Amino acid sequence: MRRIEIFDTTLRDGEQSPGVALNAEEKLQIAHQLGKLGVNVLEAGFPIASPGDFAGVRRIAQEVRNVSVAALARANAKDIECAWEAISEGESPRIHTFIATSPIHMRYKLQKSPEEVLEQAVQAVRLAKSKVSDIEFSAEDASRSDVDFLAKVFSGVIQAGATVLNIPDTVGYATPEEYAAFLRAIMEHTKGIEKVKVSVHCHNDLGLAVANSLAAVGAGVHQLECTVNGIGERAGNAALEELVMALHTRKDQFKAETSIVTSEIARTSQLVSRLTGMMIQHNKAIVGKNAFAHESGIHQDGMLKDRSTYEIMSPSIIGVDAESIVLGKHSGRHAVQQRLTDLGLELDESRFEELFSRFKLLADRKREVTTADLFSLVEEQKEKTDQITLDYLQVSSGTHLVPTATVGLQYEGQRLADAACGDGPVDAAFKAIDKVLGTQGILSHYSLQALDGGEDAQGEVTVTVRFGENLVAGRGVSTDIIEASVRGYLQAVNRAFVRGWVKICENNAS
Ligand SMILES: CC(=O)SCCNC(=O)CCNC(=O)[C@H](O)C(C)(C)COP(=O)(O)OP(=O)(O)OC[C@H]1O[C@@H](n2cnc3c(N)ncnc32)[C@H](O)[C@@H]1OP(=O)(O)O
Ligand SMILES: CC(C)C(=O)C(=O)O
Repeated sequence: MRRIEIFDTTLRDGEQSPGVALNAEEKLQIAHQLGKLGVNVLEAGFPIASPGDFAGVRRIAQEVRNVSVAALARANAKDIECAWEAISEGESPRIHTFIATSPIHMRYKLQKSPEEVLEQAVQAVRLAKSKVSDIEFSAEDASRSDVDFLAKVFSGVIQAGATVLNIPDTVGYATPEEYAAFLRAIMEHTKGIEKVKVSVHCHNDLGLAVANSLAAVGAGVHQLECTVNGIGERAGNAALEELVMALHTRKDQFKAETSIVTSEIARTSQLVSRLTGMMIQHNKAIVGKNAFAHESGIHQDGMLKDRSTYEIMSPSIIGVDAESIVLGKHSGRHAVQQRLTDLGLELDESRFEELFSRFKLLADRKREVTTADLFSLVEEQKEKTDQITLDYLQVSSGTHLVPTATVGLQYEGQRLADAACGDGPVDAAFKAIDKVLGTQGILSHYSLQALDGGEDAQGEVTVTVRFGENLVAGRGVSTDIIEASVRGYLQAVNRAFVRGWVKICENNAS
């Protein structure tokens, strides 16, 4: 069996998903979970992009051990110095520098000749090598590049000290056989290729990211770049869970394995979905809600006779187990504590007591408190640092009423309130919040889903709100969907406030 390394870029390319902006704390939380998942390399961010990203990458490098932490840098001195400053305290740091090599990108975007690009790539790797030994070089838009030119660039950067060569399908244009043949040609023509690891990074514009990455395994690459839930720029990246489970389930075909702890997959997927606000489609392979659900009679009959009839992998392998203890209003501390421990959610005594009292309040409102509800209770606790909180909410709406909402908020010990009308009760409530705070949010995305099945399920609302030039996401959960919407909107306002994207005018203090 060959060992394939998993390079996770959820915190860099994944964060490039429109509407996603993780703060340093959230990045760190995901990074710790990626460590538990067993990824080999964790690309923590693009430090030059913003002070927040720099801070997030730095904290990850300082705190997350047993995994190589990479930072992205364009092929210039400023980016490379900045990336190095962010990761220098890491246990096993990697500078990842890149430049585009396709005729389209060189001509229109970089406005440089191939010779200039070659020179810039070599200089960048040389500078990075003067800082640290592990250097990854990526040829952006490699799959639309000329083979001979690309091999020349790769030969040059190997000589300059690159240890990993990445051959991305940046725009998701390749098809599996064509990509495998392209990779073989590059490997054949690159001098010194035997000294380095070869990597691929596939985008999903044609829905082929995973197929192309697996074709690359067949062509002999050593590293796969991917993101949890396949999030990322445009249609996203190759999904980590799909790659890992394809290699695992079809060892007979690929003759390759990874170091991923598969039982951490479901938990990681849930965490990334929650913190990014990017929901997982129900029929998503491996981690979708329906991935192990059997609906039709003939399938159920087959499953009852022998699970192998319709199940190619057991849900337990990705960490999804049937719950034998149902948590509800009659549950005590032991049962709740045990479930939290099973879920890897360790809380100290005071945080547990606070969570337990909110658990009881929720259990009064719904029959069963599910795993998703527990994750949500823990998340709410983290958001307790919010500076603007909901005090109360009143809405009136109906077939012959103008929807009206009154919202009371707390900010710096003051109680603020105002009322507004809107197209519907949610719109009215958002307008009331803006009126109270003097903000002007424009809702660019709103989605509502039940946290779990059942008529008493909590509603989970995810919003993306534009404040001026900036997009920010928020998420709220409640048994009342208007309250969930308001909590989601307020989370977005709080995040925008912390980043200095909105200012609060306290006109309505009481
Ligand atoms: C395929 C990928 O996913 S690559 C990663 C993409 N991710 C991101 O872009 C997210 C973070 N990006 C950012 O925050 C900003 O774009 C920054 C901070 C990196 C740069 O911001 P700005 O300096 O304002 O430049 P802007 O983004 O407008 O333009 C990019 C510039 O970088 C140049 N550039 C692009 N790629 C590279 C590269 N690999 N190496 C060197 N220069 C590059 C472009 O030619 C352009 O240069 P120009 O200003 O001389 O025309
Ligand atoms: C920076 C590189 C690896 C990239 O993200 C891409 O080519 O898609």
